[in-house]
Amino acid sequence: MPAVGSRSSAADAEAARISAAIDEELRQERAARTKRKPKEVKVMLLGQAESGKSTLQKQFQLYYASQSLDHERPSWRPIVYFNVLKALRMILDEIDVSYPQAMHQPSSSGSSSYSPVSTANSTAGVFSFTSPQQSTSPKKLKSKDSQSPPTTVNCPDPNWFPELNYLRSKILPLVASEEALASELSGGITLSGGRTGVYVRTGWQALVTGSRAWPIAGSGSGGGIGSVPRASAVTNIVAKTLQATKDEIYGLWRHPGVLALLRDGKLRLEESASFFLENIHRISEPDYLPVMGMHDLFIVIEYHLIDHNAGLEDILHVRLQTLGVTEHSFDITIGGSQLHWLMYDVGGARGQRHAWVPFFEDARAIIFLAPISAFDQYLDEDPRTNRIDDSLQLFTQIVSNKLLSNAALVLMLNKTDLLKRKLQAGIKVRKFISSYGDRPNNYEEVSEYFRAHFIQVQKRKDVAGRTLYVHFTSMLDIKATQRIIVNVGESILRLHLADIGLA
Ligand SMILES: Nc1nc2c(ncn2[C@@H]2O[C@H](COP(=O)(O)OP(=O)(O)OP(=O)(O)O)[C@@H](O)[C@H]2O)c(=O)[nH]1
Ligand SMILES: [Mg+2]
Repeated sequence: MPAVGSRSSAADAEAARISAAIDEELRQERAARTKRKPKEVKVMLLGQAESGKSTLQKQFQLYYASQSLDHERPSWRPIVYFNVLKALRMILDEIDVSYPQAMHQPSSSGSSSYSPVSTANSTAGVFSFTSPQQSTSPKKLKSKDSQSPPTTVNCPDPNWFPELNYLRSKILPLVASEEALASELSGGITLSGGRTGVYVRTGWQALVTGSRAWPIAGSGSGGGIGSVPRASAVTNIVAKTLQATKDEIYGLWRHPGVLALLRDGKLRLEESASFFLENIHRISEPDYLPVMGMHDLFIVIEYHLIDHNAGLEDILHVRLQTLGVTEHSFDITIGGSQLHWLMYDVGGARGQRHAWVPFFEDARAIIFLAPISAFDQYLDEDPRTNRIDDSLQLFTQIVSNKLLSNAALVLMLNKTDLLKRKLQAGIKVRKFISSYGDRPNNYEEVSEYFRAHFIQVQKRKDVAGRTLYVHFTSMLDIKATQRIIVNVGESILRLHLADIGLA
C-alpha cells in the first residue's frame, strides 16, 4: 500500500533526524565532559557502616567549604533531636525488658543523685574471630577490669523502680515523636528489614529546611547564619517537649539503673548517644543550633566519651546513615591550577554496597575507612560477622578490584580515640580475635597489629601494586583530622596533576 509506505518513510526520516540530533547532543555533552574532566578529581569514601565516612566528608567540607557547613547548621538540628530520641527509646525499651518491676510501681519524683559511674561492656568473643553468640550474652567484667559500683542489674535496687517509672512516664510522649521525625527527615523512606533510622540522600538539607512552618531563632548560640531557614512543625513540637523534659532526660541518662544496664552490656547505645544526652541542657535550649568547634574532654564513663564544654562539634557526632551514594563538591586551587573536587560518600551497610560500582571507573582516589575500635562489635546487618573481619574482607575486595586499579589508595584506621578508651577500660582484644594471642593489650601494640594486617592484605591482593597511604585517625578531633586532610588532599591532587601532565 503506497500511501502507507510514504507515511512510513516520512516517519522514518523524522525518526532518523531526531536520532541524529540526540546523537549530536550526546556527542557535544561527551566532548564538554571530556574537556571538563581534567579539572575534576573524583574521590570515593568507602568502608563499612559507621566507619566514619560521612564524618570525614564533614571534615573535608569544614576545611574546603566551611561556609556551606555553616549554612547547613539549622538543618542538622532535627537530626540531633532524632539522635536524642533514638537513644531515649533504646533506654526505655531496655528498661521495659530488664526492669519489668518498674512498670508496676507508683512513680516517684525521682530524686536520686546522678553521679558519674563507670560503665563497661564486656563481651566474650574472637583475626580468628570467636563466636558472636558469646557477645550477645554479655558477662560482667572482672572486678579488676571495672570500677563499677556494687549494685548490678542482677541485683537492682528496689528504690530505682518508682524513679524509673516516673522518668519513663515523663519521657514517653517525647519518644512517641520519633517515628514522625524519622519519617520527615528521611522523606518517608524506610528500608525493609533495617533498624528504625533515618537515612540521608543528596539534597536532604532542602528536605529538612524546605519552606515549612516556623523560623528557627537565628540569634543566640547560632550566630553567623546567612539566611534563616525554617523548621517543621514536628521539629517544633519535639523542641518544646525536649525543653520541658530536659531534667528528666538527664536524670534518666545518669540514673544508676541505666548506668548498670550500660555497664552490664545489656544496653548498647550508638556511640554518639552519650555525647548528646550529656549535653541535653544545651541541646534543649529554645535557640539551639548545632555547632562545629573545638572541645576539651571532660569525663569518660568507661569508653563512652562525655563532654561538658559548651561550644561543641554536634555535627561531627551526629549519626545519620547514608543511603546510596551522595556527591559533595568543592573547588580547590593548587599550584595555580583550579580543580573541582568531587567527593562520593556512600552507604556502607552490606545492602548498600552494590550502589558503589558505577562510580568506580572514574575514581581518582579511594579513601577507605576502617574503625579499628570495632574489634568487639558485630555488623548490624549480620550479627555473626565481626566488624574488623568485615572491614578486612571489604578492603580485600577494594584493593583487588580491577575497575579501581588506577585509583590512589588511602587507608584511614579510624576511631583511635574509642580504641584507646576501650583498651584503657580493660576490654581484651584476644577475647574477640583469638589470633591476637598474648600480645600486650595496649594501644601501640593493638593499633600496629591491625595496621600490619591491612598492609598485608594490600601487598597480597593489590592488582596494581600501588603505594598505600595509611593514617591513624580520630575523626572527632578537628585539629588532627584537618592536618591529615591537607596531607591526603594534596597528595591526591598532586598525583592527579602529574597524571594529566600539569605537574
Ligand atoms: N569516637 C569516634 N566516633 C567517630 C569517629 N568517626 C566517626 N565517629 C562517629 O561514628 C558515627 C558514625 O559515623 P558516620 O560518619 O555516620 O559513619 P558512615 O561510615 O558514614 O556510616 P554509613 O553512612 O552508615 O555508611 C557518628 O556518630 C560519628 O560521630 C571517631 O574517630 N571517633
Ligand atoms: Mg554515612
